Amino acid sequence: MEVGAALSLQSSSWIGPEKVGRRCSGSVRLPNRCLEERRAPLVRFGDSRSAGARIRTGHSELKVSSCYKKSKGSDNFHNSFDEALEVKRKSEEVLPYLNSRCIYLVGMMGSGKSTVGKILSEALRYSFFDSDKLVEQAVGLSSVAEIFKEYSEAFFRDNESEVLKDLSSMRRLVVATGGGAVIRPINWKYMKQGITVWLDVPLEALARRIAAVGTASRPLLHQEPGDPYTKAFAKLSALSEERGEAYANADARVSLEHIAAKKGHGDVAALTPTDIALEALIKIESYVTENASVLNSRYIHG
Ligand SMILES: Nc1ncnc2c1ncn2[C@@H]1O[C@H](COP(=O)(O)OP(=O)(O)OP(=O)(O)O)[C@@H](O)[C@H]1O
Ligand SMILES: O=C(O)C1=C[C@@H](O)[C@@H](O)[C@H](O)C1
Repeated sequence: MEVGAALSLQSSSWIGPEKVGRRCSGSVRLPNRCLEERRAPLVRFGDSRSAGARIRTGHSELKVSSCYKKSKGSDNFHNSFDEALEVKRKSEEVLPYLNSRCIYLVGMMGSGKSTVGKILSEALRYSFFDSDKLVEQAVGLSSVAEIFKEYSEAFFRDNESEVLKDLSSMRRLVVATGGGAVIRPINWKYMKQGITVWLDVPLEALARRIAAVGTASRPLLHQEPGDPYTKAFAKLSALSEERGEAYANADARVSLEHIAAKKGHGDVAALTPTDIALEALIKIESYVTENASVLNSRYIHG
């Protein structure tokens, strides 16, 4: 059975916090445990009807947990039953055009890739993956911050590319990518196997969100002294300057400023994750309906 087929048997699901395999990429010095894992067999599947099916690829074993756990949190994302229904309706319209292709969400740290991604995965009955979590699980450390500290940013980036490579052969996934995944051209080759969507959030809103939860889990924002908002804003501005063009490679752009203007809000803070998920579906629909031939020629996995 193909990976995509195994995943398609499952209802919308997410990756649990358990460690589900270890990975190290080829171009870095590997601890012994990682070398052993790289000899793992190509594909092995668990019983996808069970709540904890395991999907084994050449590089990592991905554990997919039951969707029922997830809905506990994501219920809070919807402001109203009507909003949730609208997202569901739009998903049903978009699904036939997607042809089981994956959705890759790109955007700066804190742009809502995980939050919006979970809503999309539930509505589309896709599985949800967070690529940062997969790298943590593959390396065997509990946070990206630890990976940066124990190894290096380059080591993290190599493993991130390997994770994206593995995911690129799968179907029916929503993937929240790491904020810096866009900087390596090879990652675009993998992500372009699916539909890439840029969550474009103003820097002030990003810095506000990140300051609210602290910068400890985000190593690139944690280096400078200062209050969390100011240091997050300063570093995000620099990163955004470097990466602006890279995010714009995405097939679809979801601008929170545009959604807020459309809905008559003065501030993007008034938008709910459901508003953003709905706009993402609208943008995905436009993209897939207008670019059917491009998509067909791009998809190499058949
Ligand atoms: N629309 C929103 N309005 C307000 N807060 C939000 C919104 N979407 C997400 N958040 C909050 O912003 C923070 C970052 O969200 P999330 O983890 O989804 O972003 P991310 O893009 O996956 O981040 P990272 O790439 O750093 O992992 C979380 O605390 C989340 O609750
Ligand atoms: O923007 C970035 O470069 C990063 C974003 C996070 O998601 C992590 O992938 C890591 O902290 C690097």
